[in-house]
Amino acid sequence: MIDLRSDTVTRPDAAMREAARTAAVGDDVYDEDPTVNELEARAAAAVGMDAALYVPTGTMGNQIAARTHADRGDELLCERESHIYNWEVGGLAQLSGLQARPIDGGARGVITPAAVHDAYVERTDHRPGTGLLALENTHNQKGGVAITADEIAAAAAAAHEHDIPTHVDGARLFNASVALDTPVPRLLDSADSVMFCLSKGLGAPVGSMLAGSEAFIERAHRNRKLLGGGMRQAGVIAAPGLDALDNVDRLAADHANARTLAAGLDAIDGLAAETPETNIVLVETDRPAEAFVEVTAAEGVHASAFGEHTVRLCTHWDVDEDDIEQAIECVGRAMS
Ligand SMILES: Cc1ncc(COP(=O)(O)O)c(CN[C@H](C(=O)O)[C@H](C)O)c1O
Repeated sequence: MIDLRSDTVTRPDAAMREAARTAAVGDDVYDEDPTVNELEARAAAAVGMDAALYVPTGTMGNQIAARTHADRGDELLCERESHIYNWEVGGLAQLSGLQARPIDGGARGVITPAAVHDAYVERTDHRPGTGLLALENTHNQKGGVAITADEIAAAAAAAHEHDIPTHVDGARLFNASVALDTPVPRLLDSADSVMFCLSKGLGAPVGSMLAGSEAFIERAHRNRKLLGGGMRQAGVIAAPGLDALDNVDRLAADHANARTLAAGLDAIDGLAAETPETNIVLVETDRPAEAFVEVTAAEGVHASAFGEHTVRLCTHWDVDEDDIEQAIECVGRAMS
C-alpha cells in the first residue's frame, strides 16, 4: 500500500529511534528535560523567534496560540478554508470562547491587507473586538500553496495597524521555505507567533513547536498545562524532533515527487491535477471523491477525499520515486 493520505503518516527512521532510545530526560513540567529544552532552543533559532514550546500536536499549538493571544469573546480572523477553523473540532469556541470570522482568501488562500481592514471589528459595548489574525502557510486545503513572505508581512502589518497580533499556522512552513527558497525567519518577519509541525514532512513521530516572544511563550506554557499538554520525560519523543530539524533540505524531494505525481495523474482520463507548489497534490476527478479513494485503495494507493470531486495526495519521506511511478500506474488501473 502506497500511503498518500497525508504527510502525517511519516514513520521515524533508525536515527530517530536511536535518538529516542538514548535521549537524556527529566521532568518537563519543571523545565528539567534537557532534550526538550535543546529542541525548544533550536526551534526558536530556526524560526527566528525568542522562545519556543514543545507541544504534542499542531492542533494543540494552534489552540494554545489562540487562547494566549486573544481573550474570551474576541473574534479571530482566519481564511475560510483554514485548518484552525475547519479541522480543529471547533476548538476556538470550545476551548477559548472565540468567534471565528472566516475570510475568503481566493484561489491561493491569501488574506490581503484590505480583507483584514474590512473584517476588523473594534470592541464596543455591542461588538466583539478582533483579537487575532491567524494565517496558514503552506495552505493545506488550497493544495499546499506556499504564501510569500511579502503576502504574510502585508496581512500582518494590516493587523498591527489595529494592534492585533498575527499567528501563523506553519504546520508545513518548512515546505514553504524550501519551495520559495526563502529562509523561515523571513517568512515570519511580521508574525507574532508560529506553530510548525515536526511530525509531518520533517518525519518526527510526535510533536509540534509553538514559537514567539519570551512573554508569549511564558503565557503559552501555562495554557499548555491547562490543555493537558504538560509532559514529563518527553525527551524520548522530543529527541526525534531534533533529527527532524536536520531534515529540511530533503523536503525538495517530496516536492519533486509531487510534481511527478501530479503530471502522471493529470494524464489519466477523468482526472485533472495542477502542478503543485509543495508536497500536496489536489486531483479533480470525474467521479465522487469517496468512490475514487475506494477504488484506488483497492489498487494499492491510499488517498484522502478533500471535497465532493477533489482528492488530496501527499508525498512524504516514506514514498520514493518508484512508489510514485507505481502509484500513477495503480490509479490508471483504478480509472480504467
Ligand atoms: C495546516 C495544518 N495545521 C495544523 C494541523 C494539525 O496538526 P496535528 O494536530 O495533526 O499535529 C494540520 C494537520 N492536518 C492533517 C492533514 O493534513 O492530514 C489533518 C487534516 O488534520 C494541518 O494540515
